[in-house]
Amino acid sequence: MAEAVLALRSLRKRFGALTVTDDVSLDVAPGEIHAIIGPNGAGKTTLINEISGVLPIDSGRILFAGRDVTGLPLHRRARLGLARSFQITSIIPAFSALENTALAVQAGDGTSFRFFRPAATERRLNTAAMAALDQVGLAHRAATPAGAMSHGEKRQLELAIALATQPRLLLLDEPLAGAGPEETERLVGLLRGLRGRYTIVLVEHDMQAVFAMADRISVLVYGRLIATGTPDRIRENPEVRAAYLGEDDIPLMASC
Ligand SMILES: Nc1ncnc2c1ncn2[C@@H]1O[C@H](COP(=O)(O)OP(=O)(O)OP(=O)(O)O)[C@@H](O)[C@H]1O
Repeated sequence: MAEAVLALRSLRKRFGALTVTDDVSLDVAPGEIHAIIGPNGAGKTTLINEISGVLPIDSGRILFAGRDVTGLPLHRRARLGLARSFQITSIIPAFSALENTALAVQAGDGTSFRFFRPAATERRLNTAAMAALDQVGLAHRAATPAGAMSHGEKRQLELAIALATQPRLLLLDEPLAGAGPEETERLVGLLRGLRGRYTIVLVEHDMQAVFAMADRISVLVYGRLIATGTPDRIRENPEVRAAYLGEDDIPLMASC
């Protein structure tokens, strides 16, 4: 495997008596879509929070783009290219899709927010924002106020906002949550299209979608990583199947 973009080494975290991250080690390769799955309460969101820097770990190391970022706060990790897609709440409804995305480009630049920008800056920001919108299939909606968009389009816009910062790694927590079947299909197609160009780590409950789009899947159970591998390998792993026993997900996994 090429040098990992993200390497987790023996991460541990407890909430009181509860071990939520139990000796988790994982390498994420450049350009892969890496899904983290696991039953409810397995510690998936906690792990994403640890990677992005929202939550401190008790012990272990987090290496990102060859640097030890374990002790770095969220904004420092973000500056190194670790982007987390924020929920729709971070979208400004009165701003157009283009304006929302241009703001993210500007934030990624490290330049401070200004209402009035020089024309050349404006052009540069808008060009980069249009490119990000185009990547998520929203170029034709650039002038539409975000508040007037459908739920699925807002999800696409969120993704454009995250991509606008040119991240080295994109963390997505349940990118398909709340999306209907058609929107899900569109978003899965979109994420698949980003494969190879972006490195993505995502947590998602929709097993069918995960098995359709992930290059590799890691399975977390009670904070412990029980398996990492290609969708085919994960599907046939007895320990994984046992962990999902009694849940609706198992027939889905078998039929994928
Ligand atoms: N701040 C906290 N303090 C105490 N316990 C917490 C805290 N955050 C999460 N937990 C507990 O840690 C465990 C893991 O939670 P987490 O949300 O990471 O799981 P998850 O796999 O993302 O779950 P789900 O699939 O239901 O979203 C759960 O038992 C949860 O109740």
